[in-house]
This record gives sequence, C-alpha cells and structure tokens, in this order.
Amino acid sequence: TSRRNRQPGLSTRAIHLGYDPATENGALTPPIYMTSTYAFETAEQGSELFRGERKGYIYGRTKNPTQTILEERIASLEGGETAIALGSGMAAISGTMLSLLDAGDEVVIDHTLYGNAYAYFTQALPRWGISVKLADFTRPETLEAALGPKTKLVYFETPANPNLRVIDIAAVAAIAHAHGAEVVVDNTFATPILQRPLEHGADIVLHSATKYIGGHGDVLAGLVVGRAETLQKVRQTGLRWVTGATLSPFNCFLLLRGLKTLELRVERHSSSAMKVARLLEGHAKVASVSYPGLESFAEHEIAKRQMSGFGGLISFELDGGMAEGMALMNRLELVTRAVSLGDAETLIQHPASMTHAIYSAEEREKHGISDGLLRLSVGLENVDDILDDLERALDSL
Ligand SMILES: C/C=C(/N=C/c1c(COP(=O)(O)O)cnc(C)c1O)C(=O)O
Repeated sequence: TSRRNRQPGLSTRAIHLGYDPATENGALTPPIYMTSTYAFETAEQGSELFRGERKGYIYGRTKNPTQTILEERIASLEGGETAIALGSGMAAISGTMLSLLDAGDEVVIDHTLYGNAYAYFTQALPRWGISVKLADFTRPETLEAALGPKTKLVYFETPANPNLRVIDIAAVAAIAHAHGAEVVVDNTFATPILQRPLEHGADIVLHSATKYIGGHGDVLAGLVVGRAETLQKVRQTGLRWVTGATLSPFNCFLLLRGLKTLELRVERHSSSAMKVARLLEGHAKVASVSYPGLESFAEHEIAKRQMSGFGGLISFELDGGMAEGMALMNRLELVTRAVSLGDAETLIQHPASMTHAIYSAEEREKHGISDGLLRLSVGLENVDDILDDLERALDSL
C-alpha cells in the first residue's frame, strides 16, 4: 500500500497513539496523574458526569488520564474498539467473567491454562453457579461436543501455558459463534506483536500485562480489549464494584514505557528462543522440546499461519525426568530460577510443582503437563551467554 494511506506500524502506535505533548505543557512522556478523585466545577457538572451526560473523570477506581492513554494504545495494537487496565492478569480474567456471566451460565475452557486461571474456572466460578466444561481446543470436535444451549463463552490461551500448545483461533471462533457463544482469548504469550486474536474472530482478548507488555519484571497488571459495549459492562461492573481491581497510575506509566519497546523486545525474545530451541532439540540429554517455531512442534503449521513469530517461551523435558530437570535448574548460573515470563532476564521454572501445582497429578497427566516439564522464558541477554549457561549445565548432568 502507498505510504500515505497505510496505518502507522505497531511500534509507531505504541510510542505515539493517544497522546499529544502540546496538551501537557510539551511533556514528551505522559504525566502520571497521581490523583484518586477529581474536582467538579459546579455541583450540576458533577451530577452530569455521574449520569454520563458529560465526558470527564470522577474517581480513580474506574478511570484515570494516564490509564486512558494506555487503554487506547493496547486497543489499537490488538485492533479492538476499547480496552481496560486492571490490577493483574487474574483481575482481567475475573473482572471480565464476573461482568459477563450469571449463575446458570456455562463456559467451556481449554484444558491447558495457567494454573490459577484453571483454578479460577474450575474451583471459583462453580461456587457462583456457573458451570465449566473442559475440552481439547486443538481438537475442535471435542469443543463441539462440550458446547450447549447455555454456553455463554469459550476461553483459551494460545500458545498455552506451560506446554505452548497452539490453538486455531478462527476454527474455534467459527464453532463457538455457531452456538451463540463468545470467544475470549488470553494473548499473554504471543502479545499483539505476533498475533491479534480479534482479527481471527475472537470477541475479547486479555493479557497478563505483568509479562511481555510490562517487559521488565517490575509491574503486575492486566488488560482486556474488545467491543465498547462489552467493555463498558466490564468497566462499570467487573472493575468498578465487582473486583475493584484498579491499576495504579504509576503502573499505567510503567506499561506505557514497556509498550514502546514491545515490538523490539518480542523480536529479540523470538530470535533468541529459536536458537535455544535448536540447542535443546540437538542435545543428547533432552527428551523433548516444545517450541512453536520447531518443525517438530505438533501445531507448527497453525503457528506459522496464525503468528508472525514464535515468541520467547520454550518447554522441554530431560531424559532423566523431574529429578534431572530439578538438577539442571540448580546448575544454571545466568538463567534465573523464577516463575513469571516475558522479562529481560531469562527465567526457568518447573510447572508441575510451581505454576501448575494447583492442577491435580491426574489432571496434569491428562492435560500434557508432565512432571519432568521445564518452562523457559528466553530473555534479552546476549543469546550466546544463554546458550553457554544451558549447554554447560546440561553437559554437567
Ligand atoms: C507467575 C504467573 C504466571 N502467569 C500468569 C498468567 C496470568 C495471570 O496474570 P497475573 O500473574 O495475575 O498478572 C494470566 N494468563 C497467563 C497466560 C499467565 O501466564 C506464570 O505462568 O509464570
């Protein structure tokens, strides 16, 4: 397309969209509005704001000018109408579900989710009369079978935490929409740089912005993107009085800062992860490697079609299973033993006893989360240093 009518790129929008320094004394970076409440010029204007007859700010729990810029930017990057920032990824999930679901509703979830998301759906929602069914979303026929007349929405992650399973968003959306169910996708692992679920038919996309979007291991946050009408419900109920899980203006500033380099960082995470995956795939001590960029990866074809890169997460297992996996983790010197992901630091963790310990052993077995599985978040260090640390530790086993 000619230069004139092309939409600005992802990084250009992440750096500039929704903020004009001229409106803030020329300040190049958006001010942090550290205020919990806003003065009304007149009593009538206050009442009009509450009635929604006037645009403006009332109170920090649901809106803040720094937060507004962040919400406009992430909505643009994901290709959605509007977005909401919340206090964590779990707040984004619970704020959305508790706004959209009522007792008696059903949801269908993929069987591989982040541990606490899995617990939320299988242990929390049923307490409020919302029934949850599981299906293997990589096999659409099992999803079809799980959908019923009361299914309000389907929920999944792709790539999924922790084994990187890739799900065909468009295929799932076609089946869900045929049954009148909405599609909610957790896009934490890929980020809008590598995939935009709304473009494939999803209705809502959400993030643990704690990860790649913050990108520096220094903020916990969640983001939800979708149609204005749906998100209004999430803001006015899920955020405002169901969870009250407000994100601080300072943390909105940290996410705005992270967004500026998101594309750059995701490209580096991905290129380094490809090299690390190749090293692991070729090492005698490694029994299996799951990385969407490997030809050997089960859903490599879908990943190639659906994603513009393969991300920074790798999961793998050693011949010696869990015991050898724990030994490997303890012998690493640069790679850091820690949960979370998407940080500048390369992190390694053991899902079965850490992020997915909340699954029962049989659930883990059934859902492809083996006891020996390790999950590696490849960071931004010079890749040769990451490779050397892994190879030296592996060779020493
Ligand atoms: C320690 C946390 C990890 N993950 C979290 C997470 C959340 C929940 O996001 P908050 O942690 O509440 O921001 C939501 N969605 C996905 C795909 C996630 O991986 C972890 O796996 O290492």
